[in-house]
Amino acid sequence: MFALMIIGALPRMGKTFLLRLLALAAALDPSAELHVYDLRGGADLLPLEPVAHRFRTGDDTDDLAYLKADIRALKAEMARRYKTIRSLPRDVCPEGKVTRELADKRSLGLWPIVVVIDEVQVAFDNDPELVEIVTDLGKRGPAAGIMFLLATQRVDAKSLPTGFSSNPVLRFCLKVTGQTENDMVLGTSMYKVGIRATMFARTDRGVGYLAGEGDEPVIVRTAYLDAPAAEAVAARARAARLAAGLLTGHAAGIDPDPDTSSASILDHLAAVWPVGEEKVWWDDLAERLAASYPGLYGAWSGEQVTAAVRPHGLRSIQIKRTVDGRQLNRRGLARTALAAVLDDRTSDGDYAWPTYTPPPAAPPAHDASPSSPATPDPDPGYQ
Ligand SMILES: Nc1ncnc2c1ncn2[C@@H]1O[C@H](COP(=O)(O)OP(=O)(O)OP(=O)(O)O)[C@@H](O)[C@H]1O
Repeated sequence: MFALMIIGALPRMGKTFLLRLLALAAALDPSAELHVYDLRGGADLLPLEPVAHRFRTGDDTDDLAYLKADIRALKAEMARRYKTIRSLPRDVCPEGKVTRELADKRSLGLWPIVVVIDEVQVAFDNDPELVEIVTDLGKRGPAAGIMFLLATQRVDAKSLPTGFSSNPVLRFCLKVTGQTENDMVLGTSMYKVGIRATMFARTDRGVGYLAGEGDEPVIVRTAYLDAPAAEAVAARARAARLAAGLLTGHAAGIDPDPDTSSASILDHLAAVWPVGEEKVWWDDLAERLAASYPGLYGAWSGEQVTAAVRPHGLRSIQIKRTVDGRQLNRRGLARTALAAVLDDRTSDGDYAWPTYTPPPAAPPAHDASPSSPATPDPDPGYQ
């Protein structure tokens, strides 16, 4: 379960069918959050749309922007998860990794995230930042419960970055034509030792070498599931999610606004800063960020916002407020401090503070989006 998987083959050998099969298996676990991308823009992954938290098919600029915003958000999510993991007592999390038991403790926010990308080379071409983030997520994501299933029909160093190969990984290679492609999918020297996916015939659809499961690579045939069967499985998975209150994101009609600008969290804080307020609690800022940029800050806590801005020199201050007649004293940020950092960043020392635009209406009440921020502590007290 906690593994990166790469699938490579010539076209029409059964890559997409296998991706669909694996994604459907994940979909039947209502706690697994699915992010599904078919960059070829075909119809084979459409049955997954009713259960996918994030979903796109196609390779238009906005499809790629949506994917990138999602991948950036997953990078932040991985950081949040590692922080959570580190905060757990050793007897609960002895190996510093997500386990099935930890994934099932909903309040920890460590449920499985399964990212499926078909024809991944389309996203990687000319986007070194995406390659870097996905490589990092491929390496460190599985231990944090974030798993990638990547398929490509163009097997080369650009579509399967070398960073992947040094890590524990499931590899599935359907028919390929040469030694280089064979070894890129299955691992170095596999061809030399006789593990050759070149020997398969073009009629061997769904048949390939699977490495990473057991000591030696084995030849397996994937279970064949046609589109109507895939739709039936997805319908069952959707019903299970609805029943568990876990239909989220795209499947629940809530999608992120892709944020492809180079704006940083500082610009985003300025954009969501409540008009007329001089000091704001971190938790309120986290809530506002999540509402305005769900794809980037959907699951962030006040503590994460604090940690993210600390490298910019922003420090917490104590802010007293009276709420329902009670005096509350929590940590937050002063507008002047944020303004000073933003001013410093501009050439003329005068940052153009954006006008606050309220986010779109709140999601329907039945949605239990795992991205929604956890109920804040009465007084988190972080620095
Ligand atoms: N396990 C299987 N058993 C028998 N036939 C299969 C199996 N898996 C896939 N096929 C057949 O192979 C055909 C091609 O599969 P698929 O679309 O997954 O290939 P692909 O490698 O993703 O192709 P492309 O690169 O063009 O997207 C399918 O139409 C399907 O009929």
